[in-house]
Amino acid sequence: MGKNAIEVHNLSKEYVINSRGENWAAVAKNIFKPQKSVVKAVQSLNFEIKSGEKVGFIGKNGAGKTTTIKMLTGTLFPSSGYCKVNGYNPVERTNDFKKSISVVMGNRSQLFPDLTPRDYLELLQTMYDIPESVFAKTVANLARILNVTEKLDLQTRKLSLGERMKIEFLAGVATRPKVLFLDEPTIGLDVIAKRDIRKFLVSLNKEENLTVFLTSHDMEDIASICDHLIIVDRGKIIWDGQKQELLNKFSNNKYISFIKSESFNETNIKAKIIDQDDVTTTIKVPAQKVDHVIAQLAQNNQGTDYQINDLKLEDIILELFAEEN
Ligand SMILES: Nc1ncnc2c1ncn2[C@@H]1O[C@H](COP(=O)(O)OP(=O)(O)OP(=O)(O)O)[C@@H](O)[C@H]1O
Repeated sequence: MGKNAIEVHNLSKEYVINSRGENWAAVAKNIFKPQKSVVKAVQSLNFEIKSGEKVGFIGKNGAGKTTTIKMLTGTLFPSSGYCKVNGYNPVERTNDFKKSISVVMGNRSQLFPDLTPRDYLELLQTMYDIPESVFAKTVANLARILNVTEKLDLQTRKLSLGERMKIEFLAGVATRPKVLFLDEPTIGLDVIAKRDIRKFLVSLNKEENLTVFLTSHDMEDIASICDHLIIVDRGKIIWDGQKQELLNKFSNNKYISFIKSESFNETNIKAKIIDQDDVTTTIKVPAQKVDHVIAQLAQNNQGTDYQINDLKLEDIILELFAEEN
């Protein structure tokens, strides 16, 4: 820890799109006189990430996460503002910059389907000019940890999704990047593959001080990997801080879930209802009032089978979005 791996200053990205028009007449008119509209995908972001941090970059669909990653990795020009990654300006795409980062995207493979993973890795070794013996040792070690040693010589198209993702990870870190960008890396994977990849990332971060910048809709990914969270909503940051700080901020509240009785009446519930279906209700109450609230609900014959739960990271993030709206 210490120096900044990533610095982002007033970073914005607007996409200009041609409006199609709502009916045929409008579409025809647009052919001759195109109507433009602007999507403000990322709006004046400012944040810093220290070297060796594991950052969760969280937001709903369309919040601007991929757009931000593309600007940080130099594949997209900002509309205004700038960023620095490992001290480089990404848009200059210098070789030193490219060697200092890796990107793994869950929905886009960087492997060649007809090559074996080993062929692809050899290609990387040549491109990155890494001594053969050093690279072979790194690959053997990473393949062992990820449990894919036997898969290195199979044609990539014959691998399962989970095996292919593990190879993507292996290739991503075998070149020894300082910052690893991950966009939805565990999408579609089973629980065991997810667990292996999470453990792998955490141990690599510890051993090599690798900075991890992760976007994921899977809150288990975020909870088990990240220590620093940046939460975005409609292109703007709504939270930037340590995960523990966020958990502490909401630790004064508990959720009580119960099965509704026949005499259940919503107007009798003197707490915020968080979730409800035909059978159960979940309410949020201050931690020190839990016993009192349950006693009252029971006395008024509102429900049975009371369960008390802490707010999970996912609940807290949903609350943050609700506050924002
Ligand atoms: N090439 C593009 N042209 C026009 N608009 C775009 C383009 N790429 C993204 N957008 C728009 O910019 C906004 C942010 O998109 P972005 O892909 O960055 O979101 P995201 O947070 O990664 O979403 P998701 O979680 O669904 O992947 C969205 O409104 C999207 O429709």
